[in-house]
Amino acid sequence: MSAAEDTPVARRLRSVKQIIIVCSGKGGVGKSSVSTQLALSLRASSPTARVGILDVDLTGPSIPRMLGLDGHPVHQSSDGWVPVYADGSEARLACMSVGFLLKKKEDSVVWRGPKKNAMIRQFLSDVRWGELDYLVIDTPPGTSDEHLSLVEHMAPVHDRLSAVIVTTPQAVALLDAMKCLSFTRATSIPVLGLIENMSGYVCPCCGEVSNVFSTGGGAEMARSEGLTFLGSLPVDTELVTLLDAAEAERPGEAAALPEGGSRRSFDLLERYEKTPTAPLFKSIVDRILERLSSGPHGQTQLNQAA
Ligand SMILES: Nc1ncnc2c1ncn2[C@@H]1O[C@H](COP(=O)(O)OP(=O)(O)OP(=O)(O)O)[C@@H](O)[C@H]1O
Ligand code: SF4
Repeated sequence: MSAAEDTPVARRLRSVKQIIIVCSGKGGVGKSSVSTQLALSLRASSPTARVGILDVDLTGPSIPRMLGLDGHPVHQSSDGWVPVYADGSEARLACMSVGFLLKKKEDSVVWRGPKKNAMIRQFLSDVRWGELDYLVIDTPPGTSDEHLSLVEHMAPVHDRLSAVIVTTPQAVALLDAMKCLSFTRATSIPVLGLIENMSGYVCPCCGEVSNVFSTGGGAEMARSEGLTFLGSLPVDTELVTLLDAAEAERPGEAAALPEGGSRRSFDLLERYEKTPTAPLFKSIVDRILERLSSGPHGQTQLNQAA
């Protein structure tokens, strides 16, 4: 590593094998849900997989809620911030978000670019992730200050960086996804593929799929842009119930947990694996692992989490 590459971020992320940025051109398309599902599915891909999820959606952090970690305190150790573990003592699903630093979850972050940039640098250089097979990064919608800061600070680890683009089938979302694609091209971040979310609605009674919006736009965009189409995810009411049902920690319970551990333990992963979307997401993750192993950067050993 040259002196220029030996930055605090490079040193901190030295033991992280793969960094996957999840982005979308448009807000509300389900990017945070997809980031959460990606982290859970990667964690489920092998009993020994170690996964981190970093939420840099500074103005709308939703990962703590989706992982049932709302209101969890972040501990500062002599070696940096300790991430919050969504799987308790297993400590193989680590999370960090600005949401943990807000006094109340309703509080919002109203910061200018330089302060956001400093926060992102601190997230990348100060969190004690330890060894990770995958670090998933949830970003704000569009291509904002946060994206530019991420790319700038992660320049020394660029060879381990890739992106997943999330869209919905509507034309306006696809148009915005194209802007996101332009950003990844301008910054030379390899795109692992595109996911079309909220693609049809599966009736919980009879399983009939209704295409509320048009469908297939994501696959068509992937084809015309030479991207891998990773798959479609329907509107899944069970998933919403799971991810939107933030459960407050019971008083006194945190004290019985290991440092950074959460009450939900592996209950979350087990419940996630029972949702209708989980098997579909497993196929998406299989494609992602295949892409990583054949390598946008020529990596070979990256899906060997087991
Ligand atoms: N496949 C899905 N089925 C059902 N609901 C979904 C699905 N994907 C996302 N949602 C729901 O849609 C809402 C918005 O999702 P999410 O917060 O993930 O979007 P986002 O793109 O990250 O939003 P933002 O632009 O605010 O960052 C959430 O309530 C989430 O539970
Ligand atoms: S798809 Fe069939 S079962 Fe489902 S809500 Fe519609 S009519 Fe009822």
